[in-house]
Amino acid sequence: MCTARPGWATVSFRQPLYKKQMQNIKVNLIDILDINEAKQTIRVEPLATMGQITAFLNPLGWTLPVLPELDDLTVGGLIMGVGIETSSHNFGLFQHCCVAYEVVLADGSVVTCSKDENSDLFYALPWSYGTLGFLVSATIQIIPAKKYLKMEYIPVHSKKDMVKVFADETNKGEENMFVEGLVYSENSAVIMLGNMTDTADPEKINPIGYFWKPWFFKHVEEFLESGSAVEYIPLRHYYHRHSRSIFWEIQDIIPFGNHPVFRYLCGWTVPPKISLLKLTQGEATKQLYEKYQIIQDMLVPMKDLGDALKVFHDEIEMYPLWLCPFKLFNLPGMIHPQDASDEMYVDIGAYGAPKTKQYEAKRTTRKLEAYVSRVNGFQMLYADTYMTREEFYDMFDHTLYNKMRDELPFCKQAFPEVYDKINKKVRS
Ligand SMILES: Cc1cc2nc3c(=O)[nH]c(=O)nc-3n(C[C@H](O)[C@H](O)[C@H](O)COP(=O)(O)OP(=O)(O)OC[C@H]3O[C@@H](n4cnc5c(N)ncnc54)[C@H](O)[C@@H]3O)c2cc1C
Ligand SMILES: NC(=O)C1=CN([C@@H]2O[C@H](COP(=O)(O)OP(=O)(O)OC[C@H]3O[C@@H](n4cnc5c(N)ncnc54)[C@H](OP(=O)(O)O)[C@@H]3O)[C@@H](O)[C@H]2O)C=CC1
Ligand SMILES: CC(C)=CCC[C@@H](C)[C@H]1CC[C@@]2(C)C3=C(CC[C@]12C)[C@@]1(C)CC[C@H](O)C(C)(C)[C@@H]1CC3
Repeated sequence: MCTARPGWATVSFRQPLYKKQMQNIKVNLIDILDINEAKQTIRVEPLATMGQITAFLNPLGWTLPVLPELDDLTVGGLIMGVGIETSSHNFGLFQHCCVAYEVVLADGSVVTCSKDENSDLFYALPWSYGTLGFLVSATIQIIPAKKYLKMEYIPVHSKKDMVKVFADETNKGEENMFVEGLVYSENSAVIMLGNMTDTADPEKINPIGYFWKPWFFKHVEEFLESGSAVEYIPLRHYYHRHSRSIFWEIQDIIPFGNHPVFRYLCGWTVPPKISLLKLTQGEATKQLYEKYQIIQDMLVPMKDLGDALKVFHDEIEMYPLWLCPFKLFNLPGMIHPQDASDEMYVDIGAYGAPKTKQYEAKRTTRKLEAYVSRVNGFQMLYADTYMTREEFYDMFDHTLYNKMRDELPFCKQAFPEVYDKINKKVRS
């Protein structure tokens, strides 16, 4: 069994072919159920999207601690897969902000789990890609929101500074609520530090989300020339800062999209919905993307960041790269740190056309995967993975997951293994 959500609707790179072979179960649950301000939690159904949740929560003065930035990402997808945002160095991944899940198991029973109740299931669900049961609701922690984000842009012009400033600012913990890096070349990057505030210098308010505003990654690039600066960004504009330019993928889809004439006249017509692009793209576009584009997020320990950037440069030489720190808590489940304590990691996101001559999708991705696995890192699985089953078991700890599959009634008969939903052969 799998959910009946059509492949084109998902914010993943490929269409899942397995949906044609498996029994499709409709889980059309789209609503925000309730908010408990005393307990600081919100209960939502799995198809509630990030855009829908910020629109609901922010006006009430609340927000999610980790709010992945593309509007169409769903709660179900982010829990059963993974969700990350620039506040993850304090709060962990999306799953770490969840307090309880309500799941329908293969035998039809409904189970609630949390860290104190059915805790094995609670820790086994993230990264299980819908192979333990169907999520029907999630209770998520909420935190107070403020009107603006005070954003400090720090340009750096050497690899050493890039790694040092990024790691140092991340390690300051709650002093920086949000930390993000955009790497523009081997030796240049802009590190961004954000903190929420209710008061702002009116001259420095920049509502970056309006359709006539430059794409966010282009705006940030300007600070490399103009030097450090501070801006106040309305909170919701910050959260969805990469939505309008789909990170930087839009420049390959609408190359003139950042031209002021286009922005002022037609800016309101973009971005195209990712689901519309997926639904309408033909076989030729699909193959071109496979051959000429890399779309990968690799999660590596912070201590290996300098080394990892070199590997990315040698293999793909593609910029901008997205840097997003996150704390990996020492908890049971598919991913955990190597030692018995929490560890700081960083997500390196590469989206675009590689510049190296030797780039070849499968060979290069396999090299990156092998490197990431060697340093006890992880690959995000919405993207193409070329790992073999054994390599996949090496990267992700299946101990708790296998235990749950043995224990839960009819689980093994009803659901495939994670690998059988994410490997390249079952996605087109
Ligand atoms: C991603 C996404 C998010 C949405 N978020 C919201 C939201 O926050 N609030 C909201 O009111 N609507 C939401 N909708 C649903 C959309 O607004 C409904 O299609 C609309 O409410 C239908 O109104 P209608 O008068 O055409 O009624 P009909 O389509 O005739 O629907 C009748 C009833 O069924 C419910 N319904 C419609 N579609 C679905 C569905 N797919 N699953 C479960 N129940 C459904 C409606 O809410 C209504 O009560 C969302 C839809 C999607 C795809
Ligand atoms: N900043 C970030 O964190 C970003 C994250 N992403 C990635 O995008 C993906 C999320 O995209 P989205 O479109 O929301 O989700 P998807 O529809 O792609 O779902 C992802 C997985 O979760 C499973 N799943 C979803 N809902 C349920 C449910 N109710 N019960 C059981 N299993 C469920 C799906 O199972 P099935 O196949 O059966 O439908 C699928 O295997 C994640 O993998 C995430 O890592 C992408 C961009 C940014
Ligand atoms: C952890 C983080 C921040 C991940 C961000 C990943 C995004 C950059 C990815 C997620 C979905 C994604 C793979 C997608 C595409 C670009 C990169 C996206 C947006 C596009 C739009 C590229 C063009 C393609 O023809 C097609 C439409 C299939 C995909 C759809 C998904």
